[in-house]
Amino acid sequence: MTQKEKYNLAKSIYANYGVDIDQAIHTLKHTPISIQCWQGDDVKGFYSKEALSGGISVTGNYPYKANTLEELRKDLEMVFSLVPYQHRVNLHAIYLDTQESIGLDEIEPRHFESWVKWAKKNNVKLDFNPTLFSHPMAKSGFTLSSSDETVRNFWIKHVKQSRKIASYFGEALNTDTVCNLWIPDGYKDSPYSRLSPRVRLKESLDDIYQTKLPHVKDTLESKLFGIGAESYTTGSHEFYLGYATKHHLGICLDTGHFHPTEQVSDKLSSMSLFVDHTLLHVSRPVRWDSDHVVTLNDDLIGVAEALVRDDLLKKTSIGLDYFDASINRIAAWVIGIRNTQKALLKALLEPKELLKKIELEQNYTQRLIYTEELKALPFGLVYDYICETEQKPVGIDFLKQIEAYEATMKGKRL
Ligand SMILES: C[C@H](O)[C@H](O)[C@@H](O)C(=O)CO
Ligand SMILES: [Mn+2]
Repeated sequence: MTQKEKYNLAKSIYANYGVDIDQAIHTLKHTPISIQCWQGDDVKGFYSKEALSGGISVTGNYPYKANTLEELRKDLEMVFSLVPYQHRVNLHAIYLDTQESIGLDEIEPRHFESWVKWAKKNNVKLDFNPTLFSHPMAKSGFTLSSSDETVRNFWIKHVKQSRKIASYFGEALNTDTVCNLWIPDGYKDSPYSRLSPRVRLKESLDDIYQTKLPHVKDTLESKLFGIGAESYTTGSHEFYLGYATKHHLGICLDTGHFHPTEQVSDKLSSMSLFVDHTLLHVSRPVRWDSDHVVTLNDDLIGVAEALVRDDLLKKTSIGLDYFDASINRIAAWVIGIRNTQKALLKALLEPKELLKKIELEQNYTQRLIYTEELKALPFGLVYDYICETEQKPVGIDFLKQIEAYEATMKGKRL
């Protein structure tokens, strides 16, 4: 059977449920995923030789990570060739391109010009993140909520400069660039005052966000705990949710940043009523915020369902956030992107209007029968067909291409 014949079969099965496959494909095509550049080099960046810090950790020692900007860009281009549709690339400040010896508080748009040139050439948009970790000024475990004014001011300046870079990206690439702020601040042991660092963080944010910048969507990312900051995190979910709501900023929900039994999928609808914009950091926590490669599990499917069923895609940016150094890094990227697309497609292929009607009529027997039956419908055949029509490898064929690419690195990369 050809891919087209398999697709036609799937189309007739979905038609029985009144699903418009073409509409689903159209929506998927226009739902870009922001690809985390830091998966390519274990969050090392090109700013300094500092070890990764800030309570995050990369495990694994698979060879061939990207050691230069050129290698990282080449790897990303390889990723683009293996996934359907146009996506975005998410940069951290430490991925700047300069020979100058500058402080992180002195970064400017010109240090990222080559990224814009590259993005134009590859027809991708860029997102941005200030980097408040892996730096001597973050050694105390505190940045924007530090009790040391010099430290606070240094990081305030860094985030302000970062927002200017995001604005430059947005204007140059004709998009709204998401500028996401995550800070590692927290205590290993229980603090005496839980309020004081939060007051300082609030004051830092008041300074940073006093001016709105064009082409920028600012988001704030909370966290439950980090390694070495197990007892207290200044930037908790409640803190940022309150701040973002009051100041019309966006929120970033990292799927690894909550209690293991908390469902991020259930937060999206509530937040959509009060928060202007949501960024998702799609990750896979295994017992802790371990940042494993995203698989097509119930959590991911739940997030996609929450976005599609309640029309939240337009208010949401989808980014990936994991860093796995135990397998081929390009495969790690591709697996996560394809799984995120599959979860979205699966949700887009549901008979939405019918299910809404059934629910309004309070026919919960029908609702359960339909939602269970839908789980076994052939969304994978539709995804394969998309890959074929977009001239991307179908099914596991991308493995051969990754292996061939990896073979070219032998003897050239560590
Ligand atoms: C490198 C990322 O910005 C970082 O992972 C952050 O988003 C995070 O999730 C920290 O746990
Ligand atoms: Mn994150």
